[in-house]
Amino acid sequence: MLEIFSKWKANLTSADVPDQAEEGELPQHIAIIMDGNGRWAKKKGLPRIAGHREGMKVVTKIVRTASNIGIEVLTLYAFSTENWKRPKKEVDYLLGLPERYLSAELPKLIENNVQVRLIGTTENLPDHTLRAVEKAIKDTKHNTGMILNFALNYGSRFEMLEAMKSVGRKIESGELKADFITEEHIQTHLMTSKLKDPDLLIRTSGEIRLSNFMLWQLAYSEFWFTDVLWPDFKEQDFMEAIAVYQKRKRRYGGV
Ligand SMILES: CCc1cc(N2CCCCCC2)n2ncc(-c3ccc(F)cc3)c2n1
Repeated sequence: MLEIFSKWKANLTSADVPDQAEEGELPQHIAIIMDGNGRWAKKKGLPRIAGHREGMKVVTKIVRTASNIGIEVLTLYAFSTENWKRPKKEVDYLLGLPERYLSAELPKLIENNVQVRLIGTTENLPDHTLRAVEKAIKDTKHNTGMILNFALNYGSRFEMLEAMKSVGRKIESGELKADFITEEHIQTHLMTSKLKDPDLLIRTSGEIRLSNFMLWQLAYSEFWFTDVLWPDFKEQDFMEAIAVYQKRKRRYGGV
């Protein structure tokens, strides 16, 4: 896969990508907090939903790039449990985006052997959203390429609380003893139980916080923050984040 990355890099001028771009291992799992869509719209004097619409086009580009260079898992924070507090009109628009994205992209995802997955709670999600996502999960479940994991109606504290309740029930039933609980017991009860933890977290728009996203899973991840607003995020920005990750890994690899 690295040669794909090298070929991609070869097409750019040396000024485009730091020359350490092809050394060091690729991150296997990249998670992205796709922030700045409302601000992008406001800057252009457009309604917030115009930022979300533009942001979805960037999802298409970054998914394709990640799949092409061999990223194993790409997790995208699409809708948090906190997003329900937004105006109803905006929430309704947001919850229409999965079907809008999938109706355009699912055939290409299937063609590229991408497997669609979801983390989050299906509670309160409208049927039309659920139907679209469940179809994509079903239609791609046998694909063996990149895992495209959407965090939809997801909140990390809710996820961890549910995991702890499950472990607590096993203690109550006598299946588990509290003193023998390991990190693995918790991990296997999280929504991400079948995924490796993210190697790299990218957050756009200049915010430096996790916003209740994968708090357990990001314990040892590299973080890369950029002021670029998600709708302005380019393939180049994505590759720069990966190149910086590789440089960090190469340095730590030498320790
Ligand atoms: C449910 C809110 C939402 C918002 C959203 N935005 C708006 C906010 C962030 C920027 C990207 C565009 N996207 N983009 C793709 C999806 C999507 C989700 C699940 C799925 F299976 C397929 C696609 C999406 N979902």
